[in-house]
Amino acid sequence: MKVLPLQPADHASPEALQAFLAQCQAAAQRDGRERLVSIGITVDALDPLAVLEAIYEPGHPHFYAEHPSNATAIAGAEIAAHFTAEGADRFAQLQRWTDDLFDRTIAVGPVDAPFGGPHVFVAAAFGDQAEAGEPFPSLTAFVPRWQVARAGAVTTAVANVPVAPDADLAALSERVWRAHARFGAFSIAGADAAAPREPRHWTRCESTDYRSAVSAAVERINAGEFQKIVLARALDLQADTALHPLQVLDSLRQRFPDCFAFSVANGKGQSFIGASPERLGRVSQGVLEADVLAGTIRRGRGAMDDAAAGASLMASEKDRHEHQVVLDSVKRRLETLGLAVEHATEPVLRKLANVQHLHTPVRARLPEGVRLLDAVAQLHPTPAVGGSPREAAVAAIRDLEGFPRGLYAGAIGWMNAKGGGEFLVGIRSALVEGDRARLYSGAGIVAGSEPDKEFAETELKAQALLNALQPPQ
Ligand SMILES: C=C(O[C@H]1C=CC=C(C(=O)O)[C@@H]1O)C(=O)O
Repeated sequence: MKVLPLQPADHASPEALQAFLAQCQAAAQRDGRERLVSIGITVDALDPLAVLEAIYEPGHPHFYAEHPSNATAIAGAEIAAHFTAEGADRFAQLQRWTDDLFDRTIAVGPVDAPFGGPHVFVAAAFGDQAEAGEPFPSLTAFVPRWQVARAGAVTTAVANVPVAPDADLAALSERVWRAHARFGAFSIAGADAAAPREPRHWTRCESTDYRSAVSAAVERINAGEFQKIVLARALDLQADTALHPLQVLDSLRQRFPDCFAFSVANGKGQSFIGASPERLGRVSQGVLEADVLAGTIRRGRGAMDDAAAGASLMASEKDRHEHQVVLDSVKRRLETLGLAVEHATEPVLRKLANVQHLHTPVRARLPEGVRLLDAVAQLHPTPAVGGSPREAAVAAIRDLEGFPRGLYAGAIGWMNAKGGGEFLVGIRSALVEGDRARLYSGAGIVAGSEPDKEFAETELKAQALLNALQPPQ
């Protein structure tokens, strides 16, 4: 990426902007390759989710990811550059596309501020081939036309615009000018805060029998086909009023401040949203961090009961085994890339509003030439959502579960031009469209797993989403 030492705010006139775009167009004309021009500014503090909700259009693709406890949030919508891929090498294809794109990107503004420059947003489904009729391809990536992000006290707004050798510069500069004017002084009206919010009613339908699937999986584990498999349920809800995916997301982020709240919209009315506790991988300044999260128990009724539940999870041989399978696989896969993985010897308890998990954070410095997407391609799907051995378990999931996973348990994240980025695992999630939602909820199955207990665990996980689908009272 070429970064020009211009501060858009210092040359703030439509004429100056058009003159700058003309320079970018001259570069595009010299080699016949379109440029992506990324113009960032620092703006007054904004809540990116409020901005996204204020300008939400079901017909516009968007991406949103927030970690409330870390005070980071990034939103982007509409498309400046777009890519889709299928197949086992989809992350490698994405790497090539991203390299080429950033190679012909010209950026100005606070690119070194957190979330300052252009970002590529990625939604990779659980599987590498989408089934017919699925709302998202196996991998979608895009650079948005506009992006608003917050990191601590700093809010940035970025307008991205493709400049072709024959682009109409007046129209482009007008569009960027309007976007900056809008985000530079964004005003959010009070919406319908006073409107009565009746509880929603819905019909609930589940077309498969989870307990039977668990029993069948345990038999296959006992027969030696695989050691661990993660099986999910899909709960279909039809509400009596339309659901607003970003309002549901607002409830989720408030209830789960320590999780990644996310929304990916395909621009055709379907949004995949959730609050995931699991980071697949984050790279900042050449260091990779990932979460090993597996093994679950309920929260207690009162501090004593909660501590007792946590202690029994820590002591549960079945859950420790389930956790160890994930840790071993994550280490093995990262070691094939030459990473020296560091982690504590014992997991810790990670307490969320509805459940507690066994958690082992891992970190490693990336060797020269190894990048975030290499790690993502190795790690996804970890046995926290797939199974072990990976191939045998993943091959059995579709058949045992009885529905396509789509983005559930997929890899969702963002990347910048400096090699940094972050991917979360798309669990604790739902596909929302109009007045319908499909909720996904899974659990790891190992030898000795009991169908009723696994069912109860998926109920607990799904309940958080069910609560968030109700309007705030
Ligand atoms: C697959 C899910 O959770 C995974 C992540 C953490 C703990 C899990 C467990 O204990 O089974 C699952 O492996 C899900 O929530 O749908």
